[in-house]
Amino acid sequence: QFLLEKRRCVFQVSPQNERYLSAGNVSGSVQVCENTSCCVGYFLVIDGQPEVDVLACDVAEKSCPDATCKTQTRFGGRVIKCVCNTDLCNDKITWTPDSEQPQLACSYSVAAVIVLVGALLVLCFTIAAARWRNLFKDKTENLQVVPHDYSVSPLCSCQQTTKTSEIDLADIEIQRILGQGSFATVWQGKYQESTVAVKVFPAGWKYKFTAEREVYELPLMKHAGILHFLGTGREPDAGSLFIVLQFAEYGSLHSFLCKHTTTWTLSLKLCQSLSQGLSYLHSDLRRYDVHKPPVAHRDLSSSNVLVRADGTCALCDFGCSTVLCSCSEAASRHSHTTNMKTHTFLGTSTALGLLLWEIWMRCSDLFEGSIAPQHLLPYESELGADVSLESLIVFVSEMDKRPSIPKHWELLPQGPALLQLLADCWDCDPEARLTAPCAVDRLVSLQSCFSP
Ligand SMILES: Nc1ncnc2c1ncn2[C@@H]1O[C@H](COP(=O)(O)OP(=O)(O)OP(=O)(O)O)[C@@H](O)[C@H]1O
Repeated sequence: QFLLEKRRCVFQVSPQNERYLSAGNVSGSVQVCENTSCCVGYFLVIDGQPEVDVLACDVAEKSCPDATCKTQTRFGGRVIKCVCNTDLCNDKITWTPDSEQPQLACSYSVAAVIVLVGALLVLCFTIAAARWRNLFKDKTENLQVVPHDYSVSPLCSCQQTTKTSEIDLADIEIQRILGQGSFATVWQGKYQESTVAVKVFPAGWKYKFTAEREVYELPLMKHAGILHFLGTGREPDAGSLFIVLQFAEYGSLHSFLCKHTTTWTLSLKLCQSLSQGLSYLHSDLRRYDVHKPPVAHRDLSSSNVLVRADGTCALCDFGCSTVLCSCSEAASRHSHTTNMKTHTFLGTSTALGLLLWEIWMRCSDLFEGSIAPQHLLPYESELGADVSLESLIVFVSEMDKRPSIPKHWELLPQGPALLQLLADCWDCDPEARLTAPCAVDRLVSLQSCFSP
């Protein structure tokens, strides 16, 4: 009798969080869980205080050993999550702003604390040493996310690269700083009569330089949606390494959208060129004996997309990308295509959806009668501006969050198709999400149906 009783959880979700509705029958503020005995609570920390965001039966968590709702912080302390396994346990949390760093209990002896700290230091040192060895050996960090039949570039004997000649720094006239990323400084310069961008990596970030160069040097990488690569070189004195790239007049998509609103036509141009670039990056191409393997960007955000003077987007910043290269027989490679897609491109459709949303939120034609709102990153108001793409994807898929869409879009002629496209990009079922080539097709039909 006891085993057949279903878990009851406190229920409170915003109307957008449909995913939690399907976890069980709701009656008032109580949900009777269908397939889980775990309750979950998500709280946003606002002005230092937790405010309920989601209380429901847990659709993701399979194990919840605690009877009371034990808190863990996420997203740099901006979100609190708790899971528990007793009826109506999920709205009671004990949390203080510093509870994520529990103090050692007073009953520990000083000696025990010293031994513990010492052991932790040795462990950290060993991990750090191993990590540095790996980083400088061959950046194998990406291997974890790649399905077993696919390997990251250096280990993949079948991978070809297009050898480009070294560029001498003396041939470039360096002009001004364009941007400062986490690993490199990007300068504007003149090279062979053209304006170029020169991305300079300090000697210590060689592995980042190598990772990015390897993607640009893959065969058949010339495509309008991918930033044009001109070559690489080394600064003789400082030992810095640099990559010479096409110059994008408007800089990053993020800074473009902060400064400019767009028309419907321009927004479509941005969206189409972006999804075409992504679709090409993901493609597995063979032309005669030349092979371009699929590449997963893995750091797709409006800071890593550039805008050219003609209003088209180009993908850049491939330092975190994974080159998926099968070294086995073609037949076996084929059988792993779905596996590869779901593992490595899982977040990409969501990231693409978020980018399309960012672009359309700055389209004046979608806000007729009023002005387009200031540019905001998706969830910037909830998570801050410096949130990582990984956290964003967890926020979307685990917490079932979606950026808010202006109500009046439903009434616009292009509204239903546009809303469907966004919903399909960030579908809560990863398998159902739109691939980049399908997004390209949808955008083409949006253009043919709804152009002035
Ligand atoms: N080809 C270019 N044309 C114009 N501006 C550019 C170009 N490349 C980079 N920038 C500017 O420099 C900034 C940093 O570049 P990039 O993202 O490649 O560096 P990073 O160190 O890899 O950054 P991240 O912190 O994203 O890893 C971009 O956001 C953009 O503003």
